[in-house]
Amino acid sequence: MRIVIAVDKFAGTLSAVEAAEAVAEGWRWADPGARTRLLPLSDGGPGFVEVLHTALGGTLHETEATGPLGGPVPARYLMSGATAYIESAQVCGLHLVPPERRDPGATTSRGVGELIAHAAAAGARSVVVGLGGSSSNDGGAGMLAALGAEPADALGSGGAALSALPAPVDLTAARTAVRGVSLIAATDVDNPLLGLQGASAVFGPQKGADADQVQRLDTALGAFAEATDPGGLGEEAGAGAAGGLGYGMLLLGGAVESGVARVLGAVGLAEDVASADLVVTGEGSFDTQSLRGKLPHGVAQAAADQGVACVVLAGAVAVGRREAAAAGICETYSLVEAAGSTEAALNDSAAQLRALAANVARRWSGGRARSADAAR
Ligand SMILES: Nc1ncnc2c1ncn2[C@@H]1O[C@H](COP(=O)(O)OP(=O)(O)OP(=O)(O)O)[C@@H](O)[C@H]1O
Ligand SMILES: O=C(O)[C@H](O)CO
Repeated sequence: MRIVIAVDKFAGTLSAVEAAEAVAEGWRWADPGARTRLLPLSDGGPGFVEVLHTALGGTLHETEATGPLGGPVPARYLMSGATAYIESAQVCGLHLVPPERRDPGATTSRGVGELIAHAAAAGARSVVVGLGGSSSNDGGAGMLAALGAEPADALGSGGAALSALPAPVDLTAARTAVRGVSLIAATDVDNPLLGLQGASAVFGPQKGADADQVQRLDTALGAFAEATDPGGLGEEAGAGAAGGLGYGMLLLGGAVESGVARVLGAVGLAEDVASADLVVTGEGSFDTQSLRGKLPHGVAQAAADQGVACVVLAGAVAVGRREAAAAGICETYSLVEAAGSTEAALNDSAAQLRALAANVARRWSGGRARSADAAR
């Protein structure tokens, strides 16, 4: 049996590489004859640069940029020919902010603008920015400030300040800074900037916002949108990715595309799927957000396109059978359910995932399989 294992990270517990290895080890334990192809992937969020570097080669540029809380953080972007690949989560990612300091009103996307400027100075003619896994909710204002937008201090100090900017927004210098560079936002979700499906309402809570702050942040982004664009760019799919960084890039004349499509194209997933009997995908939390363009959704679509069965192995599953089936997914398997509790699933995740994969292998590969318990 040929299995393609195309997984994202399990945020907080396993990198995509660790998750893919755990699934492969468990699978091969139960079905030693299985041929496994490991594809650790990313949807534009954390891991974007590493995955593309593995797939495309090119040169990694090491640098430093402003992090979400204002201090410096290390960052590396990829140059492949004249195209630079930047991972916004490296400089404004949620993983960079300790839980007790999470405040999406204060975190900034400034570092993303610094990396874009760095890549442009290094000769990039095209800059692809992976969007997802962010701690910020500033509509990309920090990124714009770093590229020269005014009033820089107010734009660069987080989403809350956007409700009362001290001066009109002037984007002239920021647009000049990227003139001649084609900008692409590779987004992990297709949400708009504002409203019920917008950045603040859907992703604010995971960044630390309560219901009141979600309202205030949405109002602040609304004010920012009014001050910057009368044309409705905020309604475009993906404008709400990474706390509205998608919107900021649209303001600079950038285009939005699916981060998953970009990554799957670069690794050539379709070719691997064509010769597979089964595709296994997964991530930490398989939920309704996952169906808005995240990695398992894209992988399942690629499998469905070629009539190959696809299953999801996730830390937690909050998608019903019918929704999963509509997305091309035959079965979903939850680590929490298999382990008996969230705590058990979070502790020693690799061993739990190996055991779950072994169990799934037994179901899918019939009599050739060995006992799953021994895979732990
Ligand atoms: N081993 C695990 N067992 C159970 N749940 C897990 C495990 N690892 C991660 N999770 C859950 O998954 C959540 C993270 O979800 P996921 O990995 O899908 O990333 P995400 O938060 O959606 O980020 P992104 O926007 O970058 O995709 C964690 O907060 C946790 O609740
Ligand atoms: O960063 C975020 O806000 C989410 O991953 C959606 O893009």
